[in-house]
Amino acid sequence: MRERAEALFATGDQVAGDAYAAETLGRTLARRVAELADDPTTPLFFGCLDFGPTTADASPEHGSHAGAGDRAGDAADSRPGDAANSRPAANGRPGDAADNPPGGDRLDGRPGDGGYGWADHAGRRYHVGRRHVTDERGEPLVLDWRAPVSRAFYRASARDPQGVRVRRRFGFSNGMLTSFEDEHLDRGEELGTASRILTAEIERPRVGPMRDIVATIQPEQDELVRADLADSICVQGAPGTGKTAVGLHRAAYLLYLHRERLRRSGVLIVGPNRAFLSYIAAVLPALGEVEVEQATVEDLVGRAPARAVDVPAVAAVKHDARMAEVLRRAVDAHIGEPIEPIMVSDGSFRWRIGLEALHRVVAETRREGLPYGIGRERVRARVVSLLQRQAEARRAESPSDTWLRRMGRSRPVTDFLDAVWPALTPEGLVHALLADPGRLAAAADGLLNIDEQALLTWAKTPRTAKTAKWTAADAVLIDEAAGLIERPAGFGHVVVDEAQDLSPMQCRAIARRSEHGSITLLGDLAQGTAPWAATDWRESLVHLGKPDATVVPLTVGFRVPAAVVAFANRLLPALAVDVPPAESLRRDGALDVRTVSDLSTATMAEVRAALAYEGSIAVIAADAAVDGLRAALAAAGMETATADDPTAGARVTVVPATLVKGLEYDHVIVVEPAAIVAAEPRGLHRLYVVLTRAVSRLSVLHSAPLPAELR
Ligand SMILES: Nc1ncnc2c1ncn2[C@@H]1O[C@H](COP(=O)(O)OP(=O)(O)OP(=O)(O)O)[C@@H](O)[C@H]1O
Repeated sequence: MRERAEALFATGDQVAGDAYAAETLGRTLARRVAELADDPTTPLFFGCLDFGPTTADASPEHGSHAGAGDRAGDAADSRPGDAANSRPAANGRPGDAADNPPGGDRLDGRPGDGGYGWADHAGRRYHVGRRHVTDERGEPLVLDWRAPVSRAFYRASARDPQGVRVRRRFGFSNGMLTSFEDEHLDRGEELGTASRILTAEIERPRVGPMRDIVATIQPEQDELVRADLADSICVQGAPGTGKTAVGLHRAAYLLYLHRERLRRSGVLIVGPNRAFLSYIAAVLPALGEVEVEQATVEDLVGRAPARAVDVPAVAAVKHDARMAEVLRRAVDAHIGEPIEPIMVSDGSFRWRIGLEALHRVVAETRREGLPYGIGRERVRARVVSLLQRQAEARRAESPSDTWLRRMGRSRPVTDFLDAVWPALTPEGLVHALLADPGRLAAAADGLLNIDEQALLTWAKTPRTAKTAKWTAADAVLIDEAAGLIERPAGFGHVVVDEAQDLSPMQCRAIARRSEHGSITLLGDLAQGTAPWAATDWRESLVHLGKPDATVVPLTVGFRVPAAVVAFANRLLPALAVDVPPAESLRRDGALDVRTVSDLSTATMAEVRAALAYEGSIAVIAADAAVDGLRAALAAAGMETATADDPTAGARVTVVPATLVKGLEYDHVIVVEPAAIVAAEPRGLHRLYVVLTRAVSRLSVLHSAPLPAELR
């Protein structure tokens, strides 16, 4: 396949008719060559499925489907002879055959083989890998893990073998197959989480950025990954239960199944900060998906860069859901009543539109509830059409387009618009609101009390919106205003990670971008550290515009060893959230909690000891202590990295507690928990995040007493 693609790429310009076609073809072929490039770290396949001789033998309860020949809804199923798979399109995928599959995947997983079509696979053997591989005749050798038939690799069980006789998993290391494990599902064999290949993958020492988990996705994760594009879901999962992994694999899955649609509308991943985004950045490209936008909420709403900081009380009001209504009223207040008729001349005639007609135009447009800026143009269009009607009546012919345009831009019409529906910019609106207590009072009447209004108004008013020093919270307000004035472009699917920290107003910013698409919301209420952190997913989902999304728990932990989970869980009762407890799959791992007299010296010794093991090492401390620890490590000759560059060579990273959310390290050294707790109002939640970053070993060093909850 690679040779063929390279040969096509080399000769592509000779077959294309014109320069544009040659360029498009060249780009497609170049992408194809890049997609097929060898990845020396992964083998071509990681699994194999042997379907039983007849479905009836392998799975009696589904036998009735065997001869039914009902293949409706299986358009994207990969099977021999299936045009979608055996003669792949240039991109090697089954095109968009599965958009609107009649028997599509559903979260609730229907019984029987409806949509799976495993009856047709009887007696066949398939390898499963990261991408489709076909032989020179176009027959499939390896199926993409996302193809419908590959689902059996993740979901078949002894109880429900889905036609599979034997499932084989391959272990691999640096691209070499190192082991395999067979489950004879037809004989009732099933390893589940006892799989040694799964255990080895979970216990593998971590280095560098996050990796994909395609080879070992678990059934409950797969169900979320393969949820329908139309389904919005919210995943509540304890630390390390694979929420981030599920979100990223779902994005890859949806892009595979709905390639064309999502290429047009786009897929967005929202993460908490730069360090997190660079940690996950390589996962989707490794799965062949390079066209996914990854951003923080600040990036999304960042049309005005933050150049100032709000005090917490002010930020709290600005992030409150009531601000949406305040802004809506503030926009609405700009719409006025016509007070005089429009008189306009076209050089030959004078035209007049009376007050009553103008009132009707404004009232009708108001009723339509359009974004304000679009409403303004609608009013203009209606005024012009009234003029057009008069002109037609007088001249018995339609005026030209030029005439219509000229009238629409004429002084009297523009003056009228500026009076009753003045042009507004989002920045201008927020500036006017924060600068003018009277205007704010009118918009906030009955919503914000006097003290809250006082918090919002500027002490020293910037003269114009352009000179204002906006804060991060102002940017969210400006984004809300932009949503009231313009129609924002949206995405086909949005994955939101660490969603528990989103404020209602930030949720609304994401809702505007996913109004016509679906979302995957990932988070853990126990890890909420923002002042406005969610305590109930239902509320977040309402602000996100998806009140009916299913909330699904993930409760199996793949990262944190059981002993460390038990230690961190001592904090849970103090965190005031109702979350299902998780169970760690990891029985190994070490926890060491020690009182030390000198934190810096002890940290140094601990890092040295950790360097004797394989894997990444993180020193996590209260933000204020980070520079000192970095300097001490440097003075001792130890090279350290920062969290936003996981590809850096150094094995030791010093991470401020506020930046470590979502990240993981093999060996974690937590320095002075009491200082981490004391540094912020939701310090205990922060400490819970910090204590759950360790994959293999956690050392806790303290000179001050531990927080009471941990003792
Ligand atoms: N099915 C799996 N097979 C192998 N490894 C897995 C699996 N699921 C998750 N993991 C691994 O477990 C670790 C934790 O996963 P992930 O970061 O997605 O969890 P999370 O729920 O987002 O955690 P947090 O709440 O801390 O952000 C990662 O190293 C991930 O690769």
